Amino acid sequence: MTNSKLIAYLGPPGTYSFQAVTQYFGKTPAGHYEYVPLNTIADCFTAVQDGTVAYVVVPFANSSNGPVKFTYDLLLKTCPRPSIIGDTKVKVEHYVLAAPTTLQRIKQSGEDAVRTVYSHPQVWGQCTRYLASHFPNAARISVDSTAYAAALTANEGNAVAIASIAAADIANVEVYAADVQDNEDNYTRFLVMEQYVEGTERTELDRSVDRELVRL
Ligand SMILES: O=C(O)C(=O)C[C@]1(C(=O)O)C=C[C@@H](O)C=C1
Repeated sequence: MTNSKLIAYLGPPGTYSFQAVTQYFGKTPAGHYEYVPLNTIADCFTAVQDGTVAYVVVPFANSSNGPVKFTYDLLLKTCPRPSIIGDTKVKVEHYVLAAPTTLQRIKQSGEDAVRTVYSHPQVWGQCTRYLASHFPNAARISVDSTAYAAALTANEGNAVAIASIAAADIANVEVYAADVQDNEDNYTRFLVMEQYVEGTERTELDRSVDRELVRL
């Protein structure tokens, strides 16, 4: 049975998915709903499909680097596919975040002091120019979300994360650089989904998403 009081998103708080969920449902959701952060996009699909949550919000496509591969794959292989009941576009402004000790090291020895850059895999293709000119030799480590990336840098002395400004506050790390995305107009479109109920007719939005999946 569906737990009608939970709305899931890719957490922890501070992700762009969190921005999307609050943009769509409000800072505090109406009707005693609660937000629940999940660790991966796959977890979001499982939770809505098995009825653990009423709704999920997942990233679908980005204006700079196109489809969010995890979501496309899951939309294609989840059977029955959840119903898409809405969508919302979030302006994605990326920041370079780091612990104060890392910033100190950069000040002393330059940007070569940064050995690792953490972020969500979808982000690399949105910040190609900045990464190539500032951290060409650092290892890029892909993790489950940008906010998790920010949290990882808190206890490291030579790592930065690419994440949102909200993630900086939550992870208690500092901003090294702002607006590092290639395009000023960088947007990600998110889908709002609920469990598919056998026999219900697919909406026009549902069908338009299917057409986009087929186009790939
Ligand atoms: O890691 C996050 O903050 C997410 O919400 C995921 C995600 C994505 O998968 O596209 C969402 C928006 C941005 O394009 C980058 C990352």
